[in-house]
Amino acid sequence: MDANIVWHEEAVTAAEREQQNGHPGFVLWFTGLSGSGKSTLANAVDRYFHEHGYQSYVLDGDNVRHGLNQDLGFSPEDREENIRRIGEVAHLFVKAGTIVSTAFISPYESDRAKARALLPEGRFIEVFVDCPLETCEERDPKGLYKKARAGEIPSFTGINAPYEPPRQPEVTLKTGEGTGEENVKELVDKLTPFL
Ligand SMILES: Nc1ncnc2c1ncn2[C@@H]1O[C@H](COP(=O)(O)OS(=O)(=O)O)[C@@H](OP(=O)(O)O)[C@H]1O
Ligand SMILES: Nc1ncnc2c1ncn2[C@@H]1O[C@H](COP(=O)(O)OP(=O)(O)O)[C@@H](O)[C@H]1O
Repeated sequence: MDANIVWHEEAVTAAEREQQNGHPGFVLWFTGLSGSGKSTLANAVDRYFHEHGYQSYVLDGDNVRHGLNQDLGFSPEDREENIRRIGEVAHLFVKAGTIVSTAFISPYESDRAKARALLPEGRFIEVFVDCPLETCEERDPKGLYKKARAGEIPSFTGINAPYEPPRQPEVTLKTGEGTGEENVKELVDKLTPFL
């Protein structure tokens, strides 16, 4: 960073915003394979928050890659930069007093740890969307696994690019069985201490 860039103190503090909103801001960091259910669950829990009067928003991998991160691909370096930017944006949302759900594969433990490190203790809740690769591949909602198996996508997570599962996520949702509704209820129950 340029040495001539000087931080300007914000007039309205995060604590004041949270007091006005009546709840804390925090990140729900969904991570998991493509097709595991990140977007479905992040949007469902966001719907729950919205209907119960919380300030909330979803940052979704596919959508953010249409705009802010449209310059990035799927090399390890680009994924790292993707997650670095999302970590920063999620941090801004938390400072604005919002509950932000991020739905990115975020395959590397080190990148998730850096995103976590930006937030105060307890404000980064890692949600492992735990679904067997075979089930994700059976679902294949966008036909991407089929393309990857056919050799048309060079570095597809789970097929020919790595996914490092979280070692100590705050929440693990098993999405290979049951319904998304059950997972959302389980998640909301686990979030009660944070709300
Ligand atoms: N090579 C490769 N590997 C994985 N995924 C791919 C790839 N190419 C395109 N897609 C589509 O991009 C979505 C993943 O983007 P993310 O930003 O979440 O990925 S990452 O966190 O940077 O790894 C992912 O969306 P989800 O299925 O919602 O996870 C895919 O639709
Ligand atoms: N328990 C579950 N949780 C979430 N999604 C599920 C579940 N069971 C089946 N699905 C289906 O799996 C697919 C997951 O897709 P999506 O949410 O886009 O995953 P991701 O964002 O991880 O790529 C959806 O078609 C969804 O309806």
